[in-house]
Amino acid sequence: MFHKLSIRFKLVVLLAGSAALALLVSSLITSYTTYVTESRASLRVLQQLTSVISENMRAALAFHDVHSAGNILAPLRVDSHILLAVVTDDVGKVWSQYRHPTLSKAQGDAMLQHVRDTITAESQKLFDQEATVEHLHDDCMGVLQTVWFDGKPIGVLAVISDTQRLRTKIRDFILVQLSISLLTLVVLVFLSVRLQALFTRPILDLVAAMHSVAATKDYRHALSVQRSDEFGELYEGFDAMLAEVRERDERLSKLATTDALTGLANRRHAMDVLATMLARSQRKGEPLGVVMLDIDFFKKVNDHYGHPAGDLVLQTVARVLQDSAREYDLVARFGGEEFLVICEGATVEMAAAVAERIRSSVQEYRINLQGDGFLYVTVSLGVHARTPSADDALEGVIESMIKTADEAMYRAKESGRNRFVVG
Ligand SMILES: Nc1nc2c(ncn2[C@@H]2O[C@H](COP(=O)(O)OP(=O)(O)OP(=O)(O)O)[C@@H](O)[C@H]2O)c(=O)[nH]1
Repeated sequence: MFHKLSIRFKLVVLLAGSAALALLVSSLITSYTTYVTESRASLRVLQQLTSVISENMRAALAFHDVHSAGNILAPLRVDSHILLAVVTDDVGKVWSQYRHPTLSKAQGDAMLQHVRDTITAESQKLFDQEATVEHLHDDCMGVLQTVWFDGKPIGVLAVISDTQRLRTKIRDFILVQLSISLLTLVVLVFLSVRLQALFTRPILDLVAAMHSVAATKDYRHALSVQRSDEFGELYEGFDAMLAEVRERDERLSKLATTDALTGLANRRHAMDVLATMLARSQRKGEPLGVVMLDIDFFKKVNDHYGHPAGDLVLQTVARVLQDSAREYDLVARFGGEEFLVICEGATVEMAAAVAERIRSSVQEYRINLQGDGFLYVTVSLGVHARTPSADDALEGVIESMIKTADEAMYRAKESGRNRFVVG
């Protein structure tokens, strides 16, 4: 499933997903540390309040002045979050207390009981170590502090407050945090959609280039992109691969169309070119000439000088043919010591002129046998030209033209060689 998704989509999901995860973790950590800090701060405020009240309470408690104790606790009503403030003597008997008006009797009694239990449980801490006791629950928090007189504990003051203020603060903080995170996430998703192109564009370009090369089989279009990162290496590798395939392609096509000994077009390529040129001639209504030629007494060259010398003669004649033919004529080795020259747009006179130029050039050319002296050879040629009519079947025309030129060439042989005959 995952590998079916596009790379663009995967990258956006990866970038946005990582950002969302990072935001979530950082929000959780910040929320937790804020909760811890705010809880400590709230307890510290309650502790300071308890400390002040216990200071004021000392005389009232020392002189068992219940009325004064009540007066000291009474102002607590201005703070709507204080639920219960209670002063007990050192054995837990209640001297005076303040209860928030909204607190039910049952709730107040339960809290009072909790205070008594805490005094019993934490008596060592309260009376021996002179420490305060703090408690934090979900919906309330409390501080218990010993009241001292003359170095002796004479009672305990407990102040219990709700955690409404703390909870509101934390909730507001989380809301702000959540809004910032959401906003950041939206921005990050937007940026991811934009930034993914930095990574996906080069890959997609490569994929497009690969498809285009595969479809057109045209290996010439290198990407030629200058980059110094890994994508640059990928482009370079792709271009190098294309160049290699192109080179191999050209080598193969040359091998398929060229005669290895002479470097001329081979018979198959010559037939292909003849078909193309003939189709063009037919379309344009123009003539096409062919000259078929064969080296005279070539067997004797082989027999007398050996096969390598015969090869040299073939190569030399090929060069002379190439030089004597017109620039746009195709010269091909048709087989053995037989050659074909295709002259596009040539009338029989023009083809005959080409044949005569070839004949005299070959005749005059002194072939250096490289150590075996020098040699002159001649060629016999058959010339034929025609303008194919629109309803001619090209395959038949090709065959007939080659046959006619070939027959003319044999007539040239029969009539004494070193000449051309028009067929
Ligand atoms: N050295 C060499 N000889 C070849 C090659 N291909 C064909 N031949 C030779 O060409 C000779 C052709 O001889 P023939 O067909 O008898 O014709 P010819 O001796 O040229 O006589 P005419 O054509 O009648 O003038 C044969 O000896 C072949 O072995 C080649 O690639 N290299």
